Amino acid sequence: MSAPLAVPHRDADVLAQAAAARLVTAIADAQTERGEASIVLTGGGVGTAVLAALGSSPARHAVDWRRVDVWWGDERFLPSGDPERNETGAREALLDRVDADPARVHPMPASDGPDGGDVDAAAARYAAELAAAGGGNGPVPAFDVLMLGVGPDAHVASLFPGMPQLTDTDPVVPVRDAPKPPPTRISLTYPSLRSAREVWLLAAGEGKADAVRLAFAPGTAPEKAPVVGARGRERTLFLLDRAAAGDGPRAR
Ligand SMILES: O=C1O[C@H](COP(=O)(O)O)[C@@H](O)[C@H](O)[C@H]1O
Repeated sequence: MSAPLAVPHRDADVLAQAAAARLVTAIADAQTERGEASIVLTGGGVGTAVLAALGSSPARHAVDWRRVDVWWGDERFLPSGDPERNETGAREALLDRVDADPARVHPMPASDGPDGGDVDAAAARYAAELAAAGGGNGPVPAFDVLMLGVGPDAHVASLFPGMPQLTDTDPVVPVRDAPKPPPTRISLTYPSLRSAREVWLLAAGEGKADAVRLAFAPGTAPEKAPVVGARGRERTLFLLDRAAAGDGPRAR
């Protein structure tokens, strides 16, 4: 696992633009090296702003979207098209504006999907889809870039402080009673997050400064601040604005 590095930006808008540029470059590099790219999206304020920045930039045409697999790190278990679903925001901000191959866009199941309101079955279905894409090389494919928003409580994906999913080793888990609405969700677990080459943690605003401080404080337990457990195999970046960076996080 890689040690985290902090990359502060002047403000949230510059952060979104810079992360969008980083994302399109990472996709282009992956396609050059391996012929295709695999990315994992997040919801949340900054996560969606990054996708919107890319979706409205001419740079989005620099990659072949037909050769990009798109996954999600977590999802709110709501009906398809619900504005609170991370998928809905990602489609509006980016995926509807590029030539993505529908067969390579892999949203987590919705509560009106094939399993109805059965969140356990829905999580199992996503795990099976990931395993199939992994082609026998592991429970999940080798993600190139996995983005995660960071909550004010230091949660990432739908892994919340003190919740049992933090120690779960299944690749995908159902979440009930999440402290942030909606209570029912689906999330990748640490082993899946850590299988990514690069993990990018996105945070903007003063409200995230405590979470970022905890993330770089030696000895912080993942049970207290789940963000500390999200690490990339090759690189872990905290993409921050100045307000979230607080008095300046250091490499841990
Ligand atoms: O509920 C969620 O929250 C986080 C962070 O959201 P933010 O608006 O505080 O940035 C998000 O990353 C996650 O995907 C989402 O389901």
